Amino acid sequence: MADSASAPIIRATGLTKRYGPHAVVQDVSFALHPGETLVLLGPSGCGKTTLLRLLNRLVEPDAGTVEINGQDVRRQQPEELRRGIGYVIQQVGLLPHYSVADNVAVVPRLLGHAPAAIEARTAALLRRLHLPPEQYAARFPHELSGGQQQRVGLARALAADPPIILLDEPFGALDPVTRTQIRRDFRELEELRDKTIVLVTHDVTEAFELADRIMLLDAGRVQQLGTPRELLFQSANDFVRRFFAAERLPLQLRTLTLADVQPFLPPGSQLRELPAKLPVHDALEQLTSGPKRPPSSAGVGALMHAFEQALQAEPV
Ligand SMILES: Nc1ncnc2c1ncn2[C@@H]1O[C@H](COP(=O)(O)OP(=O)(O)OP(=O)(O)O)[C@@H](O)[C@H]1O
Repeated sequence: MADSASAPIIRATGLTKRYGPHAVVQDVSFALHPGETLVLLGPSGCGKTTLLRLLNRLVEPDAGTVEINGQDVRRQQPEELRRGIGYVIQQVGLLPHYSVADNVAVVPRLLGHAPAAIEARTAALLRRLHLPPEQYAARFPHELSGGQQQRVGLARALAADPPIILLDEPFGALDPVTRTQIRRDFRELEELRDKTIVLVTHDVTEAFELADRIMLLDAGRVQQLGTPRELLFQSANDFVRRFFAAERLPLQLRTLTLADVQPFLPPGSQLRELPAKLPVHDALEQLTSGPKRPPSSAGVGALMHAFEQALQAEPV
């Protein structure tokens, strides 16, 4: 979670990038506080990847600045800068002739960490990512599934414990079931808890599940920057409204929580016993299939009724 009282860890000001006559990123500014997760969302070609790569100098801007911890990134050597910023891409980019353990250890070795510490950290990370090191550490990337390779990519980005992680469609190549699972693991990963994360996706559900704030882009311009709730219920313009129109109901179910619907629940409802910050979507899942399933299914009707009323109370 973000600590908004602290100084921004990343500040972008007036970032612009042109390729030929086209400005693919246009005058983008934002500030991220330590621990915040920003999701860059938008249609294909809107400039998400370019914006992400401007942050670690894989792309240089035509105008504007990026500051990390108050320091202009142009004052740092790109290689040095990148060692302090984890980077995960959809194509994973594992080194094919390195074992899983050696892939994970690349940056800590460059940084001169002690071999025993590297070994312990690698094993711990693989274990956390459901890749028991006894079984996977010595394998080569081609001996892994796509989802396993993406987990190794994530372990590699976390290995040197950088405070900032940039992720470009990290779950892009996966089937929907694996994608949902890996996303759940990702949310629960302790190693990511204090990180400042910028994640690119074109998947609206993914954005709503993972973001503290979402930046919705179109043709290189910021259409809206805000919390998932603000984008959904206080859309800045028609583009934003249209972008979420097709998935409005599932997004509302993910955005409103039991705390929002509580005033509209019947007195004594068992739903009051569930955590108040649980999204309505997750509460419904628990009512219909979860391990903590209450004895009565009448809860579904009461929950949907309360959800409907809570929606009407939201500003649109
Ligand atoms: N090196 C480059 N040279 C010329 N044009 C480029 C270059 N890199 C990106 N572009 C163009 O810039 C625009 C934005 O590309 P970018 O990859 O940032 O978009 P994106 O939102 O990440 O797209 P996607 O979701 O399809 O990956 C596109 O029109 C792309 O063709």
